[in-house]
Amino acid sequence: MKLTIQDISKQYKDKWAISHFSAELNNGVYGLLGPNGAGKTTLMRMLADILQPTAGNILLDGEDIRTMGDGYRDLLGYLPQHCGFYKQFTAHRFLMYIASLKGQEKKYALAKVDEMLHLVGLADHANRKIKSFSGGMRRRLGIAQALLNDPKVLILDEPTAGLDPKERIRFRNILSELSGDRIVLLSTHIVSDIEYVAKEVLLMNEGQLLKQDRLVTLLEQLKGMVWKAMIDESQLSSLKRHYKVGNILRQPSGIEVRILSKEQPLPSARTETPGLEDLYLYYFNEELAE
Ligand SMILES: Nc1ncnc2c1ncn2[C@@H]1O[C@H](COP(=O)(O)OP(=O)(O)OP(=O)(O)O)[C@@H](O)[C@H]1O
Repeated sequence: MKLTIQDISKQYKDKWAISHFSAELNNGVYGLLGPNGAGKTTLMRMLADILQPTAGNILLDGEDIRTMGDGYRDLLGYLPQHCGFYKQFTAHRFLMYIASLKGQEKKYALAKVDEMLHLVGLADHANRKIKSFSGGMRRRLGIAQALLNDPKVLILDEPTAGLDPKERIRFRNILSELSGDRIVLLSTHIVSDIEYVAKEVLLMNEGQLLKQDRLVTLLEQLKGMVWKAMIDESQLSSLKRHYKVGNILRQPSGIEVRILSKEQPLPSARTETPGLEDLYLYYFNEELAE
């Protein structure tokens, strides 16, 4: 499968939330990373065909998704940022309801709902009302409904929001369990969510695509620019004024800091292997952008 985003723009009144965004996604997991307001939700809603672009087209295997209509929705799984639930429903009833909306036969739906509840670890809670679920459980139920029709295009808007670290690991495992013949695009603020699962990362800001590449390639560019140093409290504010300072770890012997800089920031600083978190700091911080 190939999803082609062809020069799309989206205007809300006087605000261009997306401008001239083009990308091509093939089978595999893609991570969409960007700060608040970058336009991730707007982009995903257009990919889910619930919002029309002001300009541009989205094609699946060369066919415009607008002309595909229901044919596209049959292939699509979408987890919105805020998933509306019928809180009086049990998890099982909710999924059966979504399955019927997706036109599934009851016998098939019963088996599929059962499979999904197991996949997201909610099988033991199938008959509990959604109103008694935690935020993380609701998110997992949202992931289950998006997967019900075995989608070939899966759009997940902040799938791990509200999940605790254990649930996040479970989510990563779910993603890697999904077979490879589908396109998965997930947005997140949490860099570790995509660090291990994404085949490519799309970095976006202010409605535009800054970069799309394999993570290793993006990280290559930061080689020699990520430093670690031990400092004391009095050095911290001056360091922050001159450099982009990432992780700050207070230890009994001093403060361990991660610094992004083209030159060695302190004589004691040693280079570190760049990670996705460094990349995020690099692209979304104006001082460091090239
Ligand atoms: N319905 C709307 N009307 C007007 N402006 C909007 C609307 N929806 C979004 N915007 C604006 O468009 C821009 C992109 O918003 P969007 O929600 O797509 O970003 P985002 O990257 O998903 O952010 P977040 O991570 O905070 O959800 C923001 O400036 C936002 O304020």
